[in-house]
Amino acid sequence: MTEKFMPFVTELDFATGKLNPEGHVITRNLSHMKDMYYDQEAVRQLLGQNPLIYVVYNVVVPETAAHIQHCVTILYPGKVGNEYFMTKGHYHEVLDRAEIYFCLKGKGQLLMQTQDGAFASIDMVPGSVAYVAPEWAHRTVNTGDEPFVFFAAYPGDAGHNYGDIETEGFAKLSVEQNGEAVLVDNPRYGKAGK
Ligand SMILES: O=P(O)(O)OC[C@H]1O[C@H](O)[C@H](O)[C@@H](O)[C@@H]1O
Repeated sequence: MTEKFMPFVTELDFATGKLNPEGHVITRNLSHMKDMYYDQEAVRQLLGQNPLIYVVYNVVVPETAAHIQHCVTILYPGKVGNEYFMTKGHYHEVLDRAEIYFCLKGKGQLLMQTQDGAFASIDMVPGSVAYVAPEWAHRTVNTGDEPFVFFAAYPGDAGHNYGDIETEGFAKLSVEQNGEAVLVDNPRYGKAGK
């Protein structure tokens, strides 16, 4: 008989967003994504402090279509210039793989776009369950003043493709204007390698 993959449980601490066991932990400071923010002068000024932007606790399961990857992201509050702290954002390497986000704490935006130029955004508050449909790149932004914590689940074989997002970002930037979070056109979008 082939050996079975055994069911298991991970505990999620609602107060902190941490998983126990922590699993595979990804930590991203400003230095890991310094080219992704629009205001490069603000980046230079902040790099001395090199703030922690987000931490992802990933439950470790095989990276195959049969499994469901799941993780919790803690995205800290803050801004680079007037642009809110955000995740890098990515397409799935296997493009037609969807994802579900469930907001546990704080507030933020989920920005999404497709390779043929469509753009969408969803406001996330505790209880929001967002569906990232297949083929949509996704990035989250913390528009509040406390950690924005969300759970995500997606097919095990999805993978991460940062592609053009690494150099030109998303179609819109999420920025603070007069105390409000607004989306403005990203001047760098559509320019990579062209
Ligand atoms: O990989 P990033 O774009 O930096 O996003 C950070 C994380 O965000 C979500 O939680 C995804 O489900 C993870 O797969 C991803 O690692």
